Amino acid sequence: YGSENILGQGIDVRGLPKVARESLKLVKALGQGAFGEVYQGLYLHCNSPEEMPVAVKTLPEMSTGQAEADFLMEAAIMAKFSHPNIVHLIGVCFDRHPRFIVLELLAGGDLKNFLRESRPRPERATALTMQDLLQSSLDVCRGCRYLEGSPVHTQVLPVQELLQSSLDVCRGCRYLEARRFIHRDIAARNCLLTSRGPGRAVKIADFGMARDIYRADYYKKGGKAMLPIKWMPPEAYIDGLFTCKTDVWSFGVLMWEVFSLGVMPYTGCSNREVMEMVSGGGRLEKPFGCPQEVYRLMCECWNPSPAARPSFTAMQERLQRFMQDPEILSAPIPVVRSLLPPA
Ligand SMILES: CN1CCN(c2ccc(C(=O)Nc3n[nH]c4c3C=[N+](C(=O)[C@H](O)c3ccccc3)C4)cc2)CC1
Repeated sequence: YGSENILGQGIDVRGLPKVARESLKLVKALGQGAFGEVYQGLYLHCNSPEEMPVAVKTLPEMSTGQAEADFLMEAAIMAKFSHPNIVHLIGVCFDRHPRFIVLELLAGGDLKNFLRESRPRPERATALTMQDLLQSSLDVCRGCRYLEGSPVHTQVLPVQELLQSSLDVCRGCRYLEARRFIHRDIAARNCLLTSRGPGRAVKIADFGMARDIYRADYYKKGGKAMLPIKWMPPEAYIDGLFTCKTDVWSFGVLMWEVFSLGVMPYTGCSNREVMEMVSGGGRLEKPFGCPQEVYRLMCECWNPSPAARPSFTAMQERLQRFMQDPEILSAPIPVVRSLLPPA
């Protein structure tokens, strides 16, 4: 495919913006990424006097070829997107080890932990309002709408991967015919906040699942055990059918996470129990204090028929209307014993 690449994985690195290693300074660890450390850093951009705060994902030097190709593919996927609710890729440093992916810094941390840590405490009523919860949902909805509208990349899957098995070829073709980018792992844990304050914005910041499918090697990583079953619709875990309506179902679960302030969906249930209950028609209950209209929207995302689920465009309009509705905005965020901060 004529693309220079690393490790013969056929991933085209030419299109990726480069960052000069000497213009990067790693300041402190932000958390353990799927590959290696994620650091907060400073990037001295060539044509600007001040240093830009960035996040730097690192690939450990002793990584396998697979991990290296995964790392590269995730950067290649993020490089394709440009949207205020999707984490921005600044560039890559692949000239030598350790390899870096430089991303915009989102200083508020992930959405799930933010919700859990913002729960009302006896001494402090929650800092969050219904508007905050609606705005967070709307931010992710806008990011998903952009992805739904993005044609799947023209990049051809490396031949050897596609020929890996007829199943992969079928999946690869169906994926490409879908002509739309499917994220496959929309969940609060994969979203990051620009800050924790009132002006915060939420961005989709992890593309690991889409990357694994795109490289047709997710089953090597433990297959079903690795799948986010609690965020998946029945047609996905029963028939392996993924469309943009898969992300709509997951977005409904993300809204449930938001309005329950970070509770684990189907608390205490195993993946097997969730699959049986949900394919039998069971659904998550309305979070305590969640307005009826908001819960109705979540339930529409969980329609057993994918085509009957709302589009992200339609959901964006409804969420925007909810944000104009005094009845909904004035609903209090309840202090619930089970929602009190984790011990
Ligand atoms: C009270 N404090 C508040 C501040 N807090 C943090 C905790 C973590 C972060 C953090 O990782 N920020 C990131 N900015 N950009 C990227 C990040 C991660 N990225 C990645 O690509 C990571 O792989 C990723 C992606 C999605 C979700 C999590 C991690 C790209 C920032 C603040 C800790 C608790």
